[in-house]
Amino acid sequence: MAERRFGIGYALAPKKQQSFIQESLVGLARSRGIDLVRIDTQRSLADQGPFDCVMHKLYGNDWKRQLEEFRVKNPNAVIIDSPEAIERLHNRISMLQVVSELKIEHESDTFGIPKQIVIYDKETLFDRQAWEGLKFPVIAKPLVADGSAKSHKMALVFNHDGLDNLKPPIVLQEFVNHGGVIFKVYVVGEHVKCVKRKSLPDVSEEEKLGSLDGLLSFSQISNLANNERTDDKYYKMMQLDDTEMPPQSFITDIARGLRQGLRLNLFNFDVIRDARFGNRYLIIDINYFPGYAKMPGYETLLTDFFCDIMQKKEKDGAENTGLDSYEVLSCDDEVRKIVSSDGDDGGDLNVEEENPIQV
Ligand SMILES: Nc1ncnc2c1ncn2[C@@H]1O[C@H](COP(=O)(O)OP(=O)(O)OP(=O)(O)O)[C@@H](O)[C@H]1O
Ligand SMILES: O=P(O)(O)O[C@H]1[C@H](OP(=O)(O)O)[C@@H](OP(=O)(O)O)[C@@H](O)[C@@H](O)[C@@H]1OP(=O)(O)O
Ligand SMILES: [Mg+2]
Ligand SMILES: [Mg+2]
Repeated sequence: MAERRFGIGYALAPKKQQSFIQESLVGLARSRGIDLVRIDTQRSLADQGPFDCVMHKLYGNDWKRQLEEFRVKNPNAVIIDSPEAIERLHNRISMLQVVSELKIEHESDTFGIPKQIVIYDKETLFDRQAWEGLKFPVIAKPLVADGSAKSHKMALVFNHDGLDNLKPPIVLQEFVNHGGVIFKVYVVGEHVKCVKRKSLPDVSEEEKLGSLDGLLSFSQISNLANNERTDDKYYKMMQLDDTEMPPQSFITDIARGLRQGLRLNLFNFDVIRDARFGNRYLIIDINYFPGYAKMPGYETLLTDFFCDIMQKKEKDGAENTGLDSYEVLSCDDEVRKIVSSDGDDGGDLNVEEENPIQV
């Protein structure tokens, strides 16, 4: 009997496709029975396939309609992930609400989000009352996080003078000193991997008192490549550090809680460790379908995940239960304990260090 193969269609923006769809990933997936097939975004999705699964990162109502049409026509296909669930990450307030709803107990460590307020107009920006409980310095972030270059434009604001340049709607988030290192936790279904990246350096008490300009603008600080370090200000902002990783089981528990709460399979979240406490972690950002190719061994992790979907679909099909079209694979399902090709148990947290910016 011919081997049962599994077709996954992917719909990605050109830049994303270029970084994510590497031959190393396509080849490994193929060797394990999975064919990755590009979806032509110029044609109707419902006319393409057949696909056992559709994986996507595209925006807009037209794309949502296409997915819905496809879902109706292919009720047994799995869509990774639901557009409504993804949209929750497009607003920096709703994005972090799920963190506050998580209930995770850990012996020595705690987690949360930084103090923040949302500002919709200039009037409120200069209204001291709105600011109650929030102290400078703050990071001003666009409220919308829709993947546009604009949505990544941030400013570190040291004092009231810095507020003049801000354009609401924005979120003002307390800047928390964290030793200049950020932890990026990549989630791929039930697989979790944490890496270290350079972040903004701590702000000293002297700087807090206003010796700097009122405001410092930056964008995608943890994403800069060496050849992008052209601005002197960025050099000053960076510092090297041998930071200890957060406890693996703690991070895995948060990742799994977020995955269930968000009903998403493909995302990463940024975590900083509050320098004032040492055992307090703050989640500051969650991104849908992040740059997985930057993660060492991404091919294995992603292929393991594809196999998880395939096995789940086969198993549920055999039991005649069907699959939800928008599937979040259950965390405790034994089927997913696949041992990856390098001998690692794909279900465990892998911790690796990574410093794309060397100063
Ligand atoms: N509350 C905070 N305290 C200290 N540093 C912060 C805080 N919020 C953000 N940062 C720093 O600013 C950077 C950018 O913030 P954030 O991750 O929210 O932006 P983003 O544009 O959504 O990033 P990404 O490229 O990960 O999507 C973080 O990686 C971190 O270095
Ligand atoms: O998906 P895009 O290509 O646009 O970019 C995403 C980028 O991945 P890339 O490495 O592929 O650029 C991610 O980087 P890491 O967190 O993994 O470092 C992160 O910056 C996301 O916020 C971006 O998504 P957006 O917020 O812009 O939708
Ligand atoms: Mg971020
Ligand atoms: Mg982000």
